[in-house]
Amino acid sequence: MSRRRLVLSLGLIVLASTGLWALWVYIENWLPVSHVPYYLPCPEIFNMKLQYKGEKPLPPVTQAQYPQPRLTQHRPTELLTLTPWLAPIVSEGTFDPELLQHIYQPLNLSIGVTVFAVGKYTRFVQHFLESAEEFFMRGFQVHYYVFTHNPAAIPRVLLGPRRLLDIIPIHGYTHWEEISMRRMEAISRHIAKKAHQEVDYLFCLDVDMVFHNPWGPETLGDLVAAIHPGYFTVSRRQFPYERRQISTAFVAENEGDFYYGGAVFGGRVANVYEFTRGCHMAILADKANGIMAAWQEESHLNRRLITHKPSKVLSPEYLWDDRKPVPSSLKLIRFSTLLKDTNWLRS
Ligand SMILES: CC(=O)N[C@H]1[C@@H](OP(=O)(O)OP(=O)(O)OC[C@H]2O[C@@H](n3ccc(=O)[nH]c3=O)[C@H](O)[C@@H]2O)O[C@H](CO)[C@H](O)[C@@H]1O
Ligand SMILES: [Mn+2]
Repeated sequence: MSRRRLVLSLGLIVLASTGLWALWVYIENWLPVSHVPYYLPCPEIFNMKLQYKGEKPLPPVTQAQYPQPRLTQHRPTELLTLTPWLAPIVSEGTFDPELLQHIYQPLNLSIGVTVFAVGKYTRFVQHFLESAEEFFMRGFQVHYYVFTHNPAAIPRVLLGPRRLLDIIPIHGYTHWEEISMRRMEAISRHIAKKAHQEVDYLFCLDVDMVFHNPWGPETLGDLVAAIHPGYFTVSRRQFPYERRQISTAFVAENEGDFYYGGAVFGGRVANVYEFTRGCHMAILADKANGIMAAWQEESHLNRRLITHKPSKVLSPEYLWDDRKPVPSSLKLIRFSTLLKDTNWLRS
């Protein structure tokens, strides 16, 4: 009798625990599931908003005593790839174009280009734009800004998809030096008025030039300058800087990194704004003192780039001169000055 009871109570216990287990499984299915492992001590770190101290802009560089970096420092056939302040020097072989395209394409960037065509220089626009359509920032949204005294003289060039062109009427000065120098003023004004809302990056280029090979996202940076084709093998003492102390573009004998060309500079639109505004102010100060720098705005650009170092430097592949034989250190020419009759053009 007591054995039967024992079996019965055991059976009841088994039945009850099976029922309880089934009930638990059923309830558990309805409970909210947490995928965060229980051993993560504080999942709230994912929601924390950090108050950083804020970015500190670099102060202007005033240290004058350091050795000159030389582009062909190691071997005449191999270009330097980093400046002493650790900015990359871009040339063929230092980057992977496909990888960079892959990284930058999804950002949907808009790249601006300013170009000036005053007087007889309107004749260069067609060739400039056609070659830019073939080689400049392919696959990106590009916004050309053509500044001219004569909008009717600007040819209609067929542009690819996502490529725009604005013609900006400007005052045509009579002296070529004034036309060239006033670019700093016109660019900064146009950035303030419009371009800062339209483009992420802006390149400011000479119009008497042509693209021969791809110019892509490898050139994008905060502040970008190109090494002048005429002075990359010489000592800084021989750079054609402004040497008169009365000019705001004055550069002492022991100063200078590379001699940069006035025909190519650029960067993030905010940086280009500060840069062109700074150069324009220095040009105005010289004017007030009745002086014009040796190479006009190029002298001011070079002065400013000594204290405000470019974050990226383009090798002379990006600013060549068709009159020069191509040295073995340059594997290809991407952008080059056309042969031109300067006296006739500026007359
Ligand atoms: C090799 C050489 O000598 N280079 C100097 C020369 O460059 P460049 O001979 O390259 O100057 P440039 O005649 O191309 O003038 C610069 C740019 O200003 C525009 N423009 C100029 C004149 C004009 O009547 N209409 C017009 O639209 C145009 O976009 C042109 O590309 O002059 C520059 C500006 O001062 C710099 O000093 C350069 O170092
Ligand atoms: Mn030029």
